Amino acid sequence: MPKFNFRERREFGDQFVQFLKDTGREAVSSREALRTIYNVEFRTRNDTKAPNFSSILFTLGQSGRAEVRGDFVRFGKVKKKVKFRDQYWTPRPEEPPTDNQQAGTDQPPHRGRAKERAEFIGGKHGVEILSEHDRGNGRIRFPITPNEPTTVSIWVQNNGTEEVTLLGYRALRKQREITFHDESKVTRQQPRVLEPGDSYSIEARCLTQHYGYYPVTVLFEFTKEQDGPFSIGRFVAAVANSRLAEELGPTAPYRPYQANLRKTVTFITEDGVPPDSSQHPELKQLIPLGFYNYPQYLQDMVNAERSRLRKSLAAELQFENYQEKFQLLLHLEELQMEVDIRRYDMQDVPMVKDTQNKRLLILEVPGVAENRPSVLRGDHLFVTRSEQRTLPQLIQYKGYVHAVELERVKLGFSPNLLASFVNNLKFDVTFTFNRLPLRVQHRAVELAKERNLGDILFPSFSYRESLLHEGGRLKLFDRSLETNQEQYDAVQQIVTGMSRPAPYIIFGPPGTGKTVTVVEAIKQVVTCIKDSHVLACAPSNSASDLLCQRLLKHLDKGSIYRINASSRDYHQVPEEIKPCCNWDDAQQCHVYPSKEKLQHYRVIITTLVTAGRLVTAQFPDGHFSHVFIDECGHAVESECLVAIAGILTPMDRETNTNGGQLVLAGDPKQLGPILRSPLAIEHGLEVSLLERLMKHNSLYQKGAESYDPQFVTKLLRNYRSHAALLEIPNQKFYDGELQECADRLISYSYCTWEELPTQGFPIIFHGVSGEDQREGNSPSFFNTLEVEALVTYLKKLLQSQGKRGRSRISPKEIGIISPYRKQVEKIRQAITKKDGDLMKLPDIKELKVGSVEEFQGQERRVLLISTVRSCTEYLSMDEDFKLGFLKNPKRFNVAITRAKALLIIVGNPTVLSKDPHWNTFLRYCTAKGGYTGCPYAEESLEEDILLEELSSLHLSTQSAGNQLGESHIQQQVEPEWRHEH
Ligand SMILES: Nc1ncnc2c1ncn2[C@@H]1O[C@H](COP(=O)(O)OP(=O)(O)OP(=O)(O)O)[C@@H](O)[C@H]1O
Repeated sequence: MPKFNFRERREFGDQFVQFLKDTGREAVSSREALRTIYNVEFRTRNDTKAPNFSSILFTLGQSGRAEVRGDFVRFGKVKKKVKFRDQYWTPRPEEPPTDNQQAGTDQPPHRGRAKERAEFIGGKHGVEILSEHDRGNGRIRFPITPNEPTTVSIWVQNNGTEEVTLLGYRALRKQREITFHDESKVTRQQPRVLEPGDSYSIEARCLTQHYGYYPVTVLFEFTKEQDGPFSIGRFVAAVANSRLAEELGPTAPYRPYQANLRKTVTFITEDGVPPDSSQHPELKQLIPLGFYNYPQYLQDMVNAERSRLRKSLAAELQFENYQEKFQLLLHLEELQMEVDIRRYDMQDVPMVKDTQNKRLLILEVPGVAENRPSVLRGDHLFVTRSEQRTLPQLIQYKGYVHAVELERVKLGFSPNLLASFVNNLKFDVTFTFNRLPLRVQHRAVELAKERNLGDILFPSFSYRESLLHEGGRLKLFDRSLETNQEQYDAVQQIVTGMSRPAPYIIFGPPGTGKTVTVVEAIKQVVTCIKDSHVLACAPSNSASDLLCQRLLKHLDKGSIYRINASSRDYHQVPEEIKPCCNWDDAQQCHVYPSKEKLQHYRVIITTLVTAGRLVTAQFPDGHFSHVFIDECGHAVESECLVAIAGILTPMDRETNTNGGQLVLAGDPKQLGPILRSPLAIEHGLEVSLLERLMKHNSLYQKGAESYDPQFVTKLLRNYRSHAALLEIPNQKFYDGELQECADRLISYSYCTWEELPTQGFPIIFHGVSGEDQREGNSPSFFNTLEVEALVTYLKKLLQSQGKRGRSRISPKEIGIISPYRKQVEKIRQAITKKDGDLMKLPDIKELKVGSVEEFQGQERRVLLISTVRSCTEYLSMDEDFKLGFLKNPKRFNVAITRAKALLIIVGNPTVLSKDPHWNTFLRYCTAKGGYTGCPYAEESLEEDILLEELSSLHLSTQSAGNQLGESHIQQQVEPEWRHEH
């Protein structure tokens, strides 16, 4: 039987539809009738082999050429339905269903695994394993209390008609807390015969000092006269939960959201009313901004032709394929964004009229305050009436966001909807994302080619021409930089412009003064280079504001202009920079002054995406002589390019002698860009411009001794943390070159804290044998026992104030990082709503709890990390994907480098030790006496034995997130929506 690929099946499908038309039967809509026509007439009409009916129907459905609902099939003029495929989900699209499977119903991806498990736990030859604590699916789970011995019985019962022999039972992994006992001490040498109807009791005894979750997989082994040996497995777990952990437990059983992803979306839309846009902007739009929609075939390729797609992505990035490659990667990213945004959709939510403005409706959106989903003024969403959900045709009302207030948004809908609206009418809500950031990136890569930016993006030389007289020494505004030779040299190099047309790079570990150096260099450029005009950018508003704040210290207010996107909430702009922002009090909105006015400013500061507005305005060639990008490692290359292509003209000895200087600052070892598409990540979109240059361009490589100071400066003095906190990141990421230069009054302030396992070593690694759980339809994990441990430390920190000469620590000096959104939510709940002592503290809300991403660039005197993932049953099978994004070295680096004086990690040492970075850190803490909590000893031999055991049972030991139906949310990140323009 020949195998047909997607395209061939689609062609056969098209031919069949044509065949129906030609024979006057295009109106036939019964699947069975169509199957008969296909098999009896179409398939046999010539000698050509054709695919089976179900597979062509499936393929036509996938390609949007047919709609299949139960027995009903519609070809041709079906209203277009779009099916977005999660790029993390691989349903073996090249294998369509066989004739007896239902076309269009995708098979769950982990059938094989479920079968394996059923085999492992299933009763055999009439033998069953029973317990009063049976939780189904092979699980036996019972509660315990620390320091109180507990015994539960497990019964081996022979319900068969013949005798069987119990040869023994054993735990597949050693567990200190649970031991098993039986009266006859059954072993292979001393087996126990079970007659039909017999049952035999085995006791599980548990004693522990700590709260925790103690799982053990037990194998019961038997033999039977004619059938030979067989075994039955059980997953036994003892759970000691605190009251807080119980209270924070799952509120609803976990229902994976994966199935919903395949929901179809209709596009019959009634437009709404957008907010007033900022009057008539003076800044003319001269370079058009296209839409850059992805071509439809790309979606088909993601769905069904991944290998072909991978081939076209495999080419190495060069200037020649720059535009083509980036545009494809950006399209893939957008396709995954379309999938991911669906998880925020809401059903049956009421809206009410805005009492202040009757033309607006108010919708509560929990999570909007933290950009999940991201909703900004000017964005839109769609709503449909909940009661009409089952109708074949639905009207979607497009609602424009007029305002975002905490957890609610005010929306402008069509007058039609308002006319029939009554308060609390219920709607289903579909969110969308703003395409502007994608569009400006598409245009930027196009312009890169048009403007011939090869010498900036793929630099290979420098003209070595200086803009300053030789020998002159700069007079720095920030004198502290004079004590740091690298910082001083970097400023000097940038001002002389000797790297041009190649960019200049400042990189270095956290807290080494990169931003300070960038700011000083900008001030010097403005002071020393006549007619210079600087564009200073960063990926986020907060980092751009920081540049502005620091520049204002020495530069004249009138020479600096901070341009905010019109969607930015003015209340979030720091007071001190408001005087140089583009806010117009009279119009009550951000404005874009004319190009002529903007040309007067020496420094313009924007986010990278908003720099696209300047590109649209088309400034004269060479107007901007310098572009500085801070936190460059955190942006996608095409995002950085928005602030370069159409802004900066490469240096030219005749036409652009004083300009063309690009300066990039960042740390390639800290978090890279936030991305969603695994295909785009796999093919390079995650590599920032800074990282690409440093990894692949010879000008930026380390020589025998050091980097070439003409192109790159590495900053090495850390002004943030205690030396003990820097030790591992220094070893792992910074070649041991990082030097401790922090103010010891702060960095040593917790060295004598009474809770430290070892005085003088300000790190606590607190082992918790917890359980990771999920609830409702959220794919995110949480671990309530880790919350319990965190709360205990927080109380000690916030209540043991002023002892041993330490000054009182306030909640805002403490941060808690957890990689999982659900855990962040549970920790917040515990602190602000559940724990009586903590919630009483007046300023407890200032204690920041967030993801690693939210802490990038931030620091706290005390930092706690909850790693969440813990052991479950098949440990060895799961561990690869279980660690998920904790395994990402950049995330590890950012997480452990935020603390100034004290770092507390709460996590499962067995799980963490599986990752080389965490393992090194764990060993380091253990060696220095910083480990406490649940007993932990490294396993190695035992692990190998376990793997052998499992393979002898024919249970696959390969981990495969996708096979297990895990979504990327666990494997990668739970990325926030980039919401700043
Ligand atoms: N030469 C110096 N002398 C004293 N303090 C300094 C010096 N350089 C920087 N600092 C201080 O170190 C702190 C960190 O500086 P900065 O924010 O510029 O670091 P960074 O490298 O950009 O950090 P991150 O990677 O976390 O963004 C600031 O408080 C800054 O004032």
